[in-house]
Amino acid sequence: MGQEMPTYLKLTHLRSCVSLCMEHLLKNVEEVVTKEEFLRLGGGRAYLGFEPLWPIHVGWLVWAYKLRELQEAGFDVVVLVATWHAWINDKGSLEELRRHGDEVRQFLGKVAQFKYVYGEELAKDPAYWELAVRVAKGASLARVRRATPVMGRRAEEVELDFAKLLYPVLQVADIFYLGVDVAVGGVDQRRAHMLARDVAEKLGFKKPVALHTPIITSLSGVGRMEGSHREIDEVYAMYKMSKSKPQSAIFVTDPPEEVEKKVWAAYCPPREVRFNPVYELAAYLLIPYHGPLEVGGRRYEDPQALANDYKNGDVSPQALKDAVAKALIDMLAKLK
Ligand SMILES: N[C@@H](Cc1ccc(O)cc1)C(=O)O
Repeated sequence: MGQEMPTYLKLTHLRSCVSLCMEHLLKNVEEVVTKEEFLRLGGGRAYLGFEPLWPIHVGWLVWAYKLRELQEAGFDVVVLVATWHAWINDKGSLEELRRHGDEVRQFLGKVAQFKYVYGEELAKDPAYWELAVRVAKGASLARVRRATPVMGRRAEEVELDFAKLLYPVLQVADIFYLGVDVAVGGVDQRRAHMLARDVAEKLGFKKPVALHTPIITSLSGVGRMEGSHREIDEVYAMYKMSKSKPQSAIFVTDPPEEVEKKVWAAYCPPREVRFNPVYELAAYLLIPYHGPLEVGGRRYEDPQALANDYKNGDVSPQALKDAVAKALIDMLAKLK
């Protein structure tokens, strides 16, 4: 017979290239449910939704770059500008929120060209509401309650209008409506995504893989950790950088002096990397998406090496803050 096929064309070889690439996409990911399902996918539609509020803080860049990687790997990335969800969460009028969405979208255009869909487009399609009712029928009230975030508090703990309970139902309907294969979000989206997976199974819809990016802790830290009895995703939700707590966040619009001031004032306990926002900026954002970080004369290409040196005291909080402030200012300047 003819010549042996070159190795790089062999199907098995191609398969292992694809799975290598898929493995790479799991770097800087807090969790994936499930890894096997994700590796089996090899492509498809990935989506993320956000409540539009401009300006955004740098924590959003962590998922924006992950979406860019997914897109580069061949995924069809759709970003939902969740105007209705934000409205339900009392973030402003629909018109205001749409304008915020346009601003965010314009900014994200500097990271990558994603496809966008606005909440209104979904809401005007009767098929969307049909899906929403099916989802509501497929989920127990207790489960929906548990998946309802209200400013980081449990739905059981606060007075709320009924639309707030629709929020997770609509988020799940978004996933089915958009035909999502991979639902991307911070770890704080875990409950909505797990609900989507369970409802998908029950109703026979496509079951999305959940891909969760790490969350950057508030610059003011976690205080007395009043939520230590809570589940970890709730703790993340309570102590994340957030627009509603301006002192907790560095905004992409902050001028260099402001970034510097905020980093220097930030909570950064020595030898502790857990819930340390300065370390997290280095580990989840700067090293993965800006490049190696120079700290006190050493170059870190791997967040784990930095974590080790920080934990044993070889890297001081001052050295870390200095390096993070410089790199972050540089990263933001490139996104101007
Ligand atoms: N729940 C997300 C926003 C969101 C809304 C709708 C979705 O389909 C997805 C995500 C947040 O807290 O920011």
